[in-house]
Amino acid sequence: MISTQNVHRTYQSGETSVHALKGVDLEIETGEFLSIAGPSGSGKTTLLNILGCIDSADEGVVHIDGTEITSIPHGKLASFRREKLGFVFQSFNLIPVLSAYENVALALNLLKIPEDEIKKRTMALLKEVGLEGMENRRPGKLSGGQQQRVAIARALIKEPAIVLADEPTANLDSETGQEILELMKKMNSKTNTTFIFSTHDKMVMDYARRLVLLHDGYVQKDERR
Ligand SMILES: Nc1ncnc2c1ncn2[C@@H]1O[C@H](COP(=O)(O)OP(=O)(O)OP(=O)(O)O)[C@@H](O)[C@H]1O
Repeated sequence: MISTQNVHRTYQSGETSVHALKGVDLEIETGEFLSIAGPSGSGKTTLLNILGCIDSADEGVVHIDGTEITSIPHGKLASFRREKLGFVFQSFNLIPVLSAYENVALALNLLKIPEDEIKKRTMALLKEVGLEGMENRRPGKLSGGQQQRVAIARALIKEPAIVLADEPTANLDSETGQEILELMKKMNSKTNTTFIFSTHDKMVMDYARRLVLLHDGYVQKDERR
């Protein structure tokens, strides 16, 4: 359902250019729980940004759910992204003045879904991610792990095909990080949403059912467990 063929990306800054991806070929099936791993600078964020339609390849082809993403007209890319993809970030990126409930429900408000359905879906999902009773708290009144739970609910509320998570545990202690990975794994099994997360942490890699190891812009290893 995702395929990349010979994906290259070079960053140009002044006189210097950095060849961040040097021909990445991947086939990712629906429902995979996949980690893109590798040392700092190996190209993980660059690849995730391309899969997330935030950035585009200079060369090569990327298909998501049968659509070649470079063929999507610029004006339609945002709605493609909204419909198909959910995002989780290392620094949670919640809206600080909104409650946990409002942060999650916001994505549905934008889709113009009836109020009672929004409430039902949001409350059920917040319960699912372990935040029952905390719906009215703002991010500042939640721990890092709880904030990441809100972010996972926010990513999943639209029932996207794919959740992309760039270093989702990097700002958490290892025990909380493991709880977040367990939650992602549970939601992956329950919903069959494809999860793709990046990390350079060995413990995080060990949770993946498939490990794609990048090194210096190449896929060095691609193993299923
Ligand atoms: N906007 C940019 N301009 C110039 N070079 C960039 C830019 N973004 C990334 N790079 C370079 O591209 C290479 C790959 O970066 P990328 O952020 O994809 O790696 P990464 O594996 O995610 O690293 P990290 O684990 O440190 O986040 C690095 O050499 C980086 O310095």
